[in-house]
Amino acid sequence: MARMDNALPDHGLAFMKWHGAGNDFVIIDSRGREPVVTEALARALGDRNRGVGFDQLAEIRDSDAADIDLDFWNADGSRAGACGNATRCVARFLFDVTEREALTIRTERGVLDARLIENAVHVNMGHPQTDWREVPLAREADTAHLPLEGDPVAVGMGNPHAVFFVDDAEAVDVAGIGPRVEHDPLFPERTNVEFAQVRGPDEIRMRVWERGTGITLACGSGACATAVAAVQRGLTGRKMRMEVDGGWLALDWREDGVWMTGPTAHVFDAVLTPDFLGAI
Ligand SMILES: N[C@H](CCC[C@H](N)C(=O)O)C(=O)O
Repeated sequence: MARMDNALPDHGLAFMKWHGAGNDFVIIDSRGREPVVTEALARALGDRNRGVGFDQLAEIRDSDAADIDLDFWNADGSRAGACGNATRCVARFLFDVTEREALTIRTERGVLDARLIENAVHVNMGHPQTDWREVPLAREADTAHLPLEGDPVAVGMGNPHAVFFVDDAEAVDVAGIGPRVEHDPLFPERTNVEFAQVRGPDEIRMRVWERGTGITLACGSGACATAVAAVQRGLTGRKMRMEVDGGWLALDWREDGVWMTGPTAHVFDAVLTPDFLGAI
């Protein structure tokens, strides 16, 4: 497949900036070479003052099991097992530079399908995990009703999520509650935190606190987890629109997994200088 000019670190390191419904990504295309992203690089690049800033960093790699492999890092340098909006952006990039209309993308949680249908990118984010060991939780608990104030639902989408249903999403103190839930001992790997207001059987308003990053304008795996939680609670049907701070996502929990679609934007391409890379 065609790729951008992925210059090597000695000469600077090329990257792309993409947005997926306001979720903010740096994407590095490492096909045809050894992977370059380290925890230190992710942390330096993720710092909006020292580096570039992003919600997640995604590195595209050659794959022996799918069209590409894809790895994700949070702004604090930690790894994320899933990132739905970055997966959509990477799929859009690959659809744009190839003639293809279907791709397979291997992430930490397995091989995901991406399709181009009427110029919209659809990604199957896979089956949700509802067993407490898989989320994971630190001890046995009912994932449909976690023993925490606010009665959240725990859902794994390759990464952990705690979904709170609220009357008014705008009124929630996301910056106050989010980090407390992220670090609750019930979540041994910490958790992403969603606040969902059901507006009708096919519409939800959702705000998010992301593990390792903080408040973001959207979270694709969080949108999938929220849809699953809403269906489990009998609050919506399996197909819905979700308004996040950065726009709208569409979710459809089908037999073969949770499908998601929504907007993507290629914002700019740039190169990290050898000076920046040398100082990491
Ligand atoms: N923005 C991402 C999710 C990031 C989740 C990450 N914060 C984690 O540690 O799991 C998405 O679109 O799915």
